[in-house]
Amino acid sequence: MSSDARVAVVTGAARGIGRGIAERLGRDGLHVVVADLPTMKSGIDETVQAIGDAGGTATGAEVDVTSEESNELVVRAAVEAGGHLDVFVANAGIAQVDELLEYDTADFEKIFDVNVKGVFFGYRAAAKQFIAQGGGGKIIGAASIVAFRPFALLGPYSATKWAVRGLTQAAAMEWAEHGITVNAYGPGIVGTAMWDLIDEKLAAKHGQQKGEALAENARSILLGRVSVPDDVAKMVSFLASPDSDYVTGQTMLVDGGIQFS
Ligand SMILES: NC(=O)C1=CN([C@@H]2O[C@H](COP(=O)(O)OP(=O)(O)OC[C@H]3O[C@@H](n4cnc5c(N)ncnc54)[C@H](O)[C@@H]3O)[C@@H](O)[C@H]2O)C=CC1
Ligand SMILES: CC(=O)C(C)=O
Repeated sequence: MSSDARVAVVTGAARGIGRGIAERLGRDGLHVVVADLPTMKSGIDETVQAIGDAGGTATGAEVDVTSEESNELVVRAAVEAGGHLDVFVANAGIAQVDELLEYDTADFEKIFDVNVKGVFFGYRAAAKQFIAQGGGGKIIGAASIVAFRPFALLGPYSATKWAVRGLTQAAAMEWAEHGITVNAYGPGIVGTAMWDLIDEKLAAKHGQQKGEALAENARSILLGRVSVPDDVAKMVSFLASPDSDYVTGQTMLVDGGIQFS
């Protein structure tokens, strides 16, 4: 790694959209800290390997985003690896499909713990480091199209993504004076393990075959295809780059035209 390389943390980077973002930032020349749960060790290693194979540099790290201390340790790992932190992508998230009347309270708390508290702790750990470094820095969070309009049976999940959108706006307001930009990305339907789970659960609820629920939801995509992680990674690459220096507080939809913002 060159000593002046920019350094990024990506949480939930062992697979899916997080892996796509980590690989893209690696190709952009950033040193990437690939962070995920300890149970995702092989996925972390695969992402680190893929970045290395493409000519970039990366370090693996374990994180549970629901712990503030764990987020702070990952930021420390980034600073140890590259001397400073430049970009923090709070990508980790979980989904749960159920009717509001059936929704288990423990599941409700879990989804808010990971998707909202996890993003809050990540944003705060990054901001503290950016301020200690003298300001500047890019904070980027995972929202969703459902931060603009809920999808059926994804009620509490949708509420977490509205919360990320709100937190992103509030953080942008509070930290602009330190030169920190805070934005979120709002994917539509991305073909990852998360949508495999959503499709399976919706199919079980509606007596559908595998893939039918996904196909039904995908009909509203103007550009005619479900997205891949790299579609989202391109937006994150922009938000992580100096090209986005005059953009803050935004949730950028990357949904193939399902929803106009
Ligand atoms: N797949 C989709 O269609 C969409 C996904 N999103 C959001 O994008 C983000 C990534 O989604 P996908 O890649 O599809 O999901 P995924 O389920 O494939 O990957 C999520 C990653 O987050 C990690 N993770 C979960 N809990 C964690 C925790 N407590 N600490 C650290 N890491 C944790 C998982 O281990 C996994 O590697 C999520 O925030 C999701 O809500 C938003 C809109 C659409
Ligand atoms: C998983 C997710 O956010 C959607 C909209 O599918």
